[in-house]
Amino acid sequence: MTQDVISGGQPIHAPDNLKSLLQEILQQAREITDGKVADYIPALAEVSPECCALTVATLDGKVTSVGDAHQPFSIQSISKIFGLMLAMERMGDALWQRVQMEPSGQPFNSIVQLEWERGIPRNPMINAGAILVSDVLVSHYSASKSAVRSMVRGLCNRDTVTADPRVHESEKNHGARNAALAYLMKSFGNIEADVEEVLDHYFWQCALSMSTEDLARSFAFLANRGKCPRSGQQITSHRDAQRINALLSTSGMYDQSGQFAFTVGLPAKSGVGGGIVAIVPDYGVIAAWSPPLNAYGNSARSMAMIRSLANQLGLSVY
Ligand SMILES: NC(=O)CC[C@H](N)C(=O)O
Repeated sequence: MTQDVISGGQPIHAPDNLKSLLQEILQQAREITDGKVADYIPALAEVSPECCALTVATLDGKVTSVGDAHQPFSIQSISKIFGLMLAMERMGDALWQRVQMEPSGQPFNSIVQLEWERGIPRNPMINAGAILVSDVLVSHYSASKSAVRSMVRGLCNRDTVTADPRVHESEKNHGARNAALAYLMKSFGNIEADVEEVLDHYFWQCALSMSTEDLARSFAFLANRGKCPRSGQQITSHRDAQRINALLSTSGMYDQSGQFAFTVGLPAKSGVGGGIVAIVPDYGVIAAWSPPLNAYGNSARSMAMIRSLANQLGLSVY
């Protein structure tokens, strides 16, 4: 028995035995031994490479999980979506004068392109772009971290979500490259607030700790034309949800975004904590986590799990 749902006009078969399919995919992913856990800060290097989780949250409210799906982990660059949502709301179209919407084709923390392009980051999904977005938040909110925290807690319906203070501190202590990006943008006049304050916000949001279940619930609005399916609240406009999904499709997986679009075909965002969220418009969200990363900084097992599930259920948006 299968239940038909509609995505982009195409019926998708959501199997009743989703849990056993996820279990099978998780087992296969555990056999992948490629990749290396992020070790640029001790707090990330200590996470077990064995951790593995897969969650699917569908728009009818069902959440199906296997593996370590309740264990919070460092969401890192997945937080770039949260920052962007608030910056889009605050600045409207003026935001796109200060950050572009083009794929970078470069590693997430690359500096070279930023100088060529006179301090205007390629997109909000690479570090330079997210630091620019952090500047917008620090400049527009008296308490930018509280604004992000309360939005995230509301989205995932868990009021204990917080940033890990140890990760936050060590990001600051090992943040020379991100500081270089921020100061370079400041030198071009594209950062308004105090650089240290901007970096503090950026590192703090990277240190948010969430599980795959939290993430799958949080981003359901992106699959539902901007509306949270649980609360019925319009989180972003339909147009902004489409725009965020477009940015995730072209830039969410850094310089592997093309390959991800080709082999999976879903808007997605990864973080160096090993998490990946993928949006299936009009269907739901897939969230995966396993710490070992490939050379692009994307989790090898999380990519494999999402690819396998999307291929088996025919979930590509293309
Ligand atoms: N890709 C990522 O998750 C990068 C986040 C990391 N904290 C950094 O700034 O380098």
